[in-house]
Amino acid sequence: MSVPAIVFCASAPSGVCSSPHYSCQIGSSHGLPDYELNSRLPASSTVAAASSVSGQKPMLGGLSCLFSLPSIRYAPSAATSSFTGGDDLGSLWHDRSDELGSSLSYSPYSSSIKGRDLSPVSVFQGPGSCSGSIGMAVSCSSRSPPCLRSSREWNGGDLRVGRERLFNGFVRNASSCLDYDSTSFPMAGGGGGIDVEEFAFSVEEGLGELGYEPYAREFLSGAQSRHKIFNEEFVKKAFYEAGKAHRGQMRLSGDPYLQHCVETAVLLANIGANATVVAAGLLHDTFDDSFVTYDYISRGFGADVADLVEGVSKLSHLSKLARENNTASRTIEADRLHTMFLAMADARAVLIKLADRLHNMMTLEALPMVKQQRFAKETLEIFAPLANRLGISSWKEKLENLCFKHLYPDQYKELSSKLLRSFDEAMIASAIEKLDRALKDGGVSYHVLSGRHKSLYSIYTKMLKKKLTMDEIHDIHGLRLIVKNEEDCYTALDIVHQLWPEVPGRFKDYITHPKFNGYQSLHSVVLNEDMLPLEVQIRTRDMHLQAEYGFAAHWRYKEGDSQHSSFVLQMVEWARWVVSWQCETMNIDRPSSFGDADSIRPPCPFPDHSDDCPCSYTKQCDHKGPIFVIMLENDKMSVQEFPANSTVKDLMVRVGRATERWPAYGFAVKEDLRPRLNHEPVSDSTQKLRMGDVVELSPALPDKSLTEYREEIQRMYDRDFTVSQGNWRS
Ligand SMILES: Nc1nc2c(ncn2[C@@H]2O[C@H](COP(=O)(O)OP(=O)(O)OP(=O)(O)O)[C@@H](O)[C@H]2O)c(=O)[nH]1
Ligand SMILES: Nc1ncnc2c1ncn2[C@@H]1O[C@H](COP(=O)(O)OP(=O)(O)OP(=O)(O)O)[C@@H](O)[C@H]1O
Repeated sequence: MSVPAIVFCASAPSGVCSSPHYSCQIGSSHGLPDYELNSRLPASSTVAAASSVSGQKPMLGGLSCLFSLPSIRYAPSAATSSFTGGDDLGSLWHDRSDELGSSLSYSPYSSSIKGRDLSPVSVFQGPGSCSGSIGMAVSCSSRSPPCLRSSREWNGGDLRVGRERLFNGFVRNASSCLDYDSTSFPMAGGGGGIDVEEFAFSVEEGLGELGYEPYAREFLSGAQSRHKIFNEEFVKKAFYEAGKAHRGQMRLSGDPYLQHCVETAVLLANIGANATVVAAGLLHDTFDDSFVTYDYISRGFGADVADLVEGVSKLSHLSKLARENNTASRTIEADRLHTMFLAMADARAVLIKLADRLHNMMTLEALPMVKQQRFAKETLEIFAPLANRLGISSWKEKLENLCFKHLYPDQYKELSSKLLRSFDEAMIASAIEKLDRALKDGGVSYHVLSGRHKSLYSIYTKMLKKKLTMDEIHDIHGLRLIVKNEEDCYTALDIVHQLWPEVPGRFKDYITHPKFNGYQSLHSVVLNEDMLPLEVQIRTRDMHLQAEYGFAAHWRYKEGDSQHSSFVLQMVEWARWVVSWQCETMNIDRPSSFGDADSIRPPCPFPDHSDDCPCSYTKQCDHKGPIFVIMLENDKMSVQEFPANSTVKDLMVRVGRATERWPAYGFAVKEDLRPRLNHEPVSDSTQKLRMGDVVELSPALPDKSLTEYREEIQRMYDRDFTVSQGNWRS
């Protein structure tokens, strides 16, 4: 059966999400979520160690069978039975992800999955040059982010061919009637655009194909009731494709896998992501968990969606590597990983990965305790900081609170029971209303008046850091007012102090005396009617932009002492800018806010950053480094930093492998003996390294063993020589 044609709404607005969405409700902000429990396990693939070691040139044949060096191999095929097990069963190379459930268990009707390509996916395919792939309108221009690349430039051809081959071998003729022949989608017209005329997709028909999956219709209508974007044809089509790709796959909890895809997409929709991102969210696991190919998605949904799905896949693989190696527990490497994740993928792919992780964290309970902890640790070290860097504070808080719950359950329980009594959402709402009225009466107009209560984890870390009790934290409830000019800041402050009494000693005038990083704002702590402290921050729009996107950006303030290179700053600011323009409601996910949130966005509308924009950090595409590279040596992973334009040889020199043996055999030796770059044996030592590359090294032999091996080989050689001489003589 071929895939039905699709109609894409010509007018389907990208990124439409009209109603402001206050998604950060009591449960999430409190850190007292009421989450459903489920989980999944990802596919497995195997890592086989192959071995050999180099010695003297003539001996290589003998050596390769004597010693063993790790070199990753892929199981040529994997039947359904190999999909069971924990995430650790997933191959080091393949477990895409979040993998909260590394076992995809298949229901009896999962006839569609007969086998599976266990090839490494895109993260191991070498990147190409910097060519922006953010959004449709952005290419490698002066406005492009420092290190974005089109995934089409990654030499991923082999993988795709491999997948297609496998697919052809198994699925096309399989009884499931699934057909992922890429020709069954009409080619997207005009260089990746979509030829609207050619597609005619009926969701009824699509659901008909999923008909025997009774939950599909329910999931779709559930998503539609939560966000209108799920009524768009493009998104419905993605839903249908995701359903088809994951047909029969279940999570550990027993829930259909499709549910995870839908929940991931709903999270994205709720922060105002557009149809492209939501569709990619629905499809985010299809490359890794089914026979769906890049080309297939590209033809059906455009290269933009396919690139995003591929980007998520890359991030998943790196995350898996980092998790297994506990890499991010080392501060420097964690910092490099944050930078690398943002630099190697479109910021929207990071967004999807974050949504994927957030839903997996919400459903962590189905995993064994030890895995819960491992995921929570990695999430706290990598993903929450990424959400922070991207400025998605509601996700950051949810992720942190969930990690807190799993990593420090006792402290979590204690603090959350105390906070249950003190969190007061209604108090914030009524304070906002009261101040709004008073400002109007006082003739002060403003851009935005918002409120938040501090998250559980943020309170916990502040107590630890500043050695305070909970009662000594004064900003558990806070208001922020953004006014038109500096004078209004002081007028508004007077109004605040007329409404509520000041807590002595808590007023700070960072306008007259800015912080060393340029941060400006007025801060005051007041006591409300119930004598609860309320922190009020008052600033102008420019001060706010500086505090969100500029040198004094909140993410930097939160990261504390980290010294960021200008490259990191540029990259993060670019990513935040992309996300803030792509996600319409992201900045409105406060329990309550008044005013016009659009007015406090970065001033230039995406993607046209003006050169003189004070928030523009990204001026050029071909940044001068640094580059972060994953190095795998003796099964250990590290994240190495190199200057721009470094080569494989530079890496070998750094790790002490560029001995005289190296130039001797160059790279003309057996493939198994060469270092591998993105899984391919390196044949040219001057090959440039790029952000996110993965370099595998065969282990160096300890000197002593090397001497022994050489002696052994020499003996073998002498013996052979004697025998052959003898034979010859005889
Ligand atoms: N974006 C940004 N926000 C800041 C910065 N410094 C302070 N803030 C905000 O201002 C709040 C209070 O900062 P301060 O008044 O300096 O307070 P403090 O001395 O750190 O101690 P507390 O009042 O106990 O929080 C913080 O919780 C932040 O929300 C900064 O450099 N950048
Ligand atoms: N008084 C406030 N009113 C509104 N939003 C605030 C207020 N204070 C902080 N925020 C925002 O709330 C979010 C969460 O901040 P969080 O409470 O974790 O840290 P913080 O209060 O800014 O810093 P710290 O914990 O060091 O005091 C951030 O986006 C921050 O900008």
